[in-house]
Amino acid sequence: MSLLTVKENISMVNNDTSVVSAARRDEQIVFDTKDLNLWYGETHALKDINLKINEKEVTAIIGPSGCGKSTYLKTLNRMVELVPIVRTTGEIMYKGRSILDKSFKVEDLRTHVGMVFQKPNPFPKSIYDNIAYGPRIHGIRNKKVLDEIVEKSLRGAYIWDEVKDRLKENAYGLSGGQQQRLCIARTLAIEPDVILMDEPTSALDPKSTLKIEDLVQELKKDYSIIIVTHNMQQAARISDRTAFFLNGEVVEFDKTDKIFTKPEDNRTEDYISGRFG
Ligand SMILES: Nc1ncnc2c1ncn2[C@@H]1O[C@H](COP(=O)(O)OP(=O)(O)OP(=O)(O)O)[C@@H](O)[C@H]1O
Repeated sequence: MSLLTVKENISMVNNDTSVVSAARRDEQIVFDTKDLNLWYGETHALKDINLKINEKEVTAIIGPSGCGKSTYLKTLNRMVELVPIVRTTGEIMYKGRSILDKSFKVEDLRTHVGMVFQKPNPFPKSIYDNIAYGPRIHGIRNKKVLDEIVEKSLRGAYIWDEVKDRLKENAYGLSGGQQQRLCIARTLAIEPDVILMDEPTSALDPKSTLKIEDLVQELKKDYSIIIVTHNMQQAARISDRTAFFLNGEVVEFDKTDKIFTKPEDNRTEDYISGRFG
């Protein structure tokens, strides 16, 4: 059912509370993954994935090495297509639109879905130009508008005060933790709905890690965040829901409190208590 149809239904059948509440539930889902399978050549990396990701929540994806976490994340902005041997079946709906359908232009998708990687990867440019890069590609040339976007994005990523007097300096001169917040600011500059984060703190020291974790908590007020992490304390600290992946399957997906206190599946319990992985 498309979002428009959902909204129409709300106004048409607002005397039927069950339909209204079902429609409201649908509106809160940003990604709806249905029976997703993915192969790299012969390797069956994702198996029958069914996940509904809520808007404006932090969703953590945990699981042992090689279980398909990054692959799943990279299907959500279609980065996985860069691997020529990839084949997928099933469906991923982004707010009611099928993203695997080639009529959904990948450039369009990536204006809605930004990504932050494991290692900070600023461009070899000034701090200012790193942030202005995306907006310029989208045709924004007005200096005043760009200045505003740069400041807003850097403030949004809690790094403005540290860099406001050195915007023309090369981004490589920043510390690792600052570079990662700069990369988050660069993502914010394109005003996405969703931010994908692939182990964003694994290359950072504990202090920078905490800053990013605090930032994620702030960002979820405005964005839907999906974060792959090996750090279970981190998943427990910052996420609302957690999906536990194992051998390409989702073993369990639930509220984070539940996953970490009363998991349904023994394999989840074994993993979070450190018995494997
Ligand atoms: N480009 C690729 N070509 C072929 N196989 C791949 C490719 N990328 C990943 N795979 C395989 O797909 C499976 C899932 O890998 P993926 O990187 O998604 O796991 P992961 O859970 O993110 O692992 P890690 O925690 O180590 O990063 C693995 O068997 C991996 O070897």
